[in-house]
Amino acid sequence: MENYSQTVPGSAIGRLFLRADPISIFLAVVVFLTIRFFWNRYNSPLRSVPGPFVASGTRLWKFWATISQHQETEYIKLHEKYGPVVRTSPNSISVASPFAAREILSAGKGFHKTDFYAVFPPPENPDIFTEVREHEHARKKRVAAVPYSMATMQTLTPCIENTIDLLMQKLRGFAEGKQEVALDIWLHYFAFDVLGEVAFSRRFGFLDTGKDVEGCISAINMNQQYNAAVGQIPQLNALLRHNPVWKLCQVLVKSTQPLITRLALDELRKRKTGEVKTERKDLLGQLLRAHEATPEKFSEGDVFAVAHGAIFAGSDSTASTMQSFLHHILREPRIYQQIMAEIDDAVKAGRLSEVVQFNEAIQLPYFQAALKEAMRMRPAVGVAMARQVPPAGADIDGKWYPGGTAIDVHAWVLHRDRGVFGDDAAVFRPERWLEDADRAKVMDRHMFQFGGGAHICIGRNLALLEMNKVLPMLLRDFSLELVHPDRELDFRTYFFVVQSGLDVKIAPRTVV
Ligand code: HEM
Repeated sequence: MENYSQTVPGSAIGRLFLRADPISIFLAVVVFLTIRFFWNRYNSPLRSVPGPFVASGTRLWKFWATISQHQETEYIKLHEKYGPVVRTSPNSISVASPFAAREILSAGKGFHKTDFYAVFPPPENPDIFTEVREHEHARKKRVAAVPYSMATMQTLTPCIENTIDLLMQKLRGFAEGKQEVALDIWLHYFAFDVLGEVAFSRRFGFLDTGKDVEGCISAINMNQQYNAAVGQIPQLNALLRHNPVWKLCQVLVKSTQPLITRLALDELRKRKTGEVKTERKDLLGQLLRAHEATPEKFSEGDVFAVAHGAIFAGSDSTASTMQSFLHHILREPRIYQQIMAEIDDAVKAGRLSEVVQFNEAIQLPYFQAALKEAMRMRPAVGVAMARQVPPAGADIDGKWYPGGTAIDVHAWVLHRDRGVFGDDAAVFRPERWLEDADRAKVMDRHMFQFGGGAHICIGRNLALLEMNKVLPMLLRDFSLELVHPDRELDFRTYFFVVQSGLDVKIAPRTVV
């Protein structure tokens, strides 16, 4: 945790305050902040670590990089300019080495989450992602691991398939009318509705209405941006979200709870009152059963927090990954044609069912390579994962750092490491995964799109299941062409990388 308690001797400043006129107060503040800045910069074991000047004395550089909505690009530029280890704030460094990152994220090494995560709501009832007390996190994750396992997720395929069916119907409508489609938006709606089905057996209605119902997705994005930016200076949260005036405004302005929370509470109530049977095999049902089996280990509050938190952690992330994949393959005809040839061959050989199964999709090596490459180039989490050095200190990338030093590991930086991914690491090239099996294993071990160690993404099975069903079906059943092949996707990092501009011409397609 960063140490903000360092103060400077202030008798001179005190005397200025005693004069109490506005100019003296202003001067006193300037003097205080300047001394504090240089104190932070030099009175630190990190003083010899290179980095932006502003970052050495305040957390403002990190805050600015995050509110710029392009923290990922700022971190990449930072490492290009200053090298593999960079000071990003008075008490934090960013490391570019995937080997070091693997060590830092590994379970049992004692690098715990920083107070960055404590800003993410709800503070009174943290879910698996927002829980910063490691023992509490481990308790919750142990129980939730079964409902989130691949075996359980496989039993939820009907929920995913219902939603795929609806997406396909909508797209068929556009394809028959030969319309252009903002595919980024439909994938976003799809990812949210899948989570509604998987978590609560209820769709939120994004696909049905073709709308961001109640502005729910936009509100989540704004919230995520707040969390990611204020998380860089968590003390600000007390002045902002936890400020009583802010809270009062929230109560006065918003008469209703957000759609997702409302729906989650409603489902929980129905299951408790017996209006809906808890035997339902959705995530909420599984978590409720876990609670009933061991209420002392997993409270009802945990059930709600974990099921509700899944929507926030799992929707934008999966949508972003699917958008990146499609954009990358559609803008390179060579890659698109190769994927299509692989899918068509599989269809002709009877290796792809009408509703594509996970086990079938993972037998498409080029498709798999392209999906992995999309997650390498554009990991869906666009901000650094933040951990702190254990109290005894640790050696990182050949240098010793004292306990409490905060470490940023940024997947966008790590995935561009040339030593691991090759000299063309900055290029989207699926072939890199197919050229040399040993090399591919090393690359795989150093991918961080799902984080790592004790905090590895618990929803990755669901995300992979969902993507491996819907993407091959989309490609098989529709011919897709970018409306603006030369345009980059417009992307912004709130916490997840939120993308727009995946406009496609869509037409029906049959494999003969
Ligand atoms: C392609 C889709 C996804 C990506 C790229 C992704 C990425 C990540 C990453 C990078 C982390 C670690 C964050 C950190 O340590 O700061 C994480 C954690 C987490 N993810 Fe995902 N995620 C995805 C889908 C999902 C889904 C579908 C769910 C739930 C249904 C989910 C739930 C979670 C939870 C609860 C955590 C916290 C885990 C912990 O701290 O133990 N994610 N995810």
